[in-house]
Amino acid sequence: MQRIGVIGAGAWGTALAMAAARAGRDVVLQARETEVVEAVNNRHENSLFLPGIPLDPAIRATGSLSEAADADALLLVTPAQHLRAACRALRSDLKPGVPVIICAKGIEIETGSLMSEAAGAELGDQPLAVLSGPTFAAEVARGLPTAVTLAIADSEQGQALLTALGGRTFRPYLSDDLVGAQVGGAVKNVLAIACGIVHGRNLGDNARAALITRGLAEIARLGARLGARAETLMGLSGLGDLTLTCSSLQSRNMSLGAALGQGRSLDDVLGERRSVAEGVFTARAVTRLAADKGVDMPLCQAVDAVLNHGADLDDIIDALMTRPFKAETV
Ligand SMILES: NC(=O)c1ccc[n+]([C@@H]2O[C@H](COP(=O)([O-])OP(=O)(O)OC[C@H]3O[C@@H](n4cnc5c(N)ncnc54)[C@H](O)[C@@H]3O)[C@@H](O)[C@H]2O)c1
Ligand SMILES: O=P(O)(O)OC[C@H](O)CO
Repeated sequence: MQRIGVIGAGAWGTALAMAAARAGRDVVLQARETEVVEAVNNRHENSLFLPGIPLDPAIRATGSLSEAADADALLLVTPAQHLRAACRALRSDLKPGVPVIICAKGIEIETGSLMSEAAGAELGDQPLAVLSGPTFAAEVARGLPTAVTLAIADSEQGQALLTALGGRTFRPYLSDDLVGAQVGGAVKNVLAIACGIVHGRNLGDNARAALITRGLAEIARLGARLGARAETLMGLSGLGDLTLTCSSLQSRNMSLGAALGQGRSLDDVLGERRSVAEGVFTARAVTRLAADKGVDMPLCQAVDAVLNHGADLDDIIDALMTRPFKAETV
């Protein structure tokens, strides 16, 4: 696996291109924005999505999907709600047997599908993998130590991917639980918005710890219903990512929540950002999915009510805290 294609040159696609380049691979990075193609190729910087971080000059950017798809492995790094369309656009360019690694975190609003379900529906027999974990893009791009889960059914292909992408500062752990590797990464973005609200409203560290813990119970309930293994949810892609994203204002989701907690409106906050805050979409998607599957997820539901249904923040917090007392079970 010498040639790696990366679809999507936001912060995360660019950081993963750096990880692959550090591992000695030839990397082609596909960007939608011509200014990103120009900046990566000529100035070795993604000035739009990852400004101020020098990129390996060997990374080649292109606007062409088929050029990037001409690879031994393909990383799919679009925002979650655009992943299906990217798969559709790529379908005719993919060589049979080339693994497609899903790096987006989210649940599709239209269908309630996990990313692997959306990609599988569009790509048929193409082997799919999931890469997820506690990973701020800027830290990976800078070469700070990071560990992730890489889930794939075929262990031989998995081993090849570990070698192709892993290195001294980027350590992938192999799993065969694709569902488990996606549930934590999707739901933690919703919970990070809740933790941001707690931060912005000065509700204290106790409340944040309670949110993380009871949020993990929601992840565990949904994961069990979708067929995830409990140990995956306790790993890097579950507890690991939940802890990271709920503890740092580096997180776009947590910082968005903090702004809401301070009284700003969602439209206002989104209006001044170019980057994606997946939790805004996943809140809606996961609330519907949980209702469909009969899974109790009051924290995610509360975030959805605030973001997407105009609920009053203080009323929602009060409603959560005054629910009937219960046993501490998952
Ligand atoms: N940034 C991180 O630290 C990080 C880490 C791990 C996972 N992720 C996940 O990676 C995915 C991509 O996030 P990011 O941080 O690279 O994005 P970003 O916020 O840095 O950039 C936005 C991306 O969305 C793309 N985009 C905008 N409109 C689009 C459209 N209509 N169709 C297709 N693409 C469109 C842009 O081209 C750009 O690549 C998300 O699911 C995110 O949760 C991000
Ligand atoms: O900045 P966020 O909130 O999108 O989080 C980025 C990564 O998913 C953290 O693992």
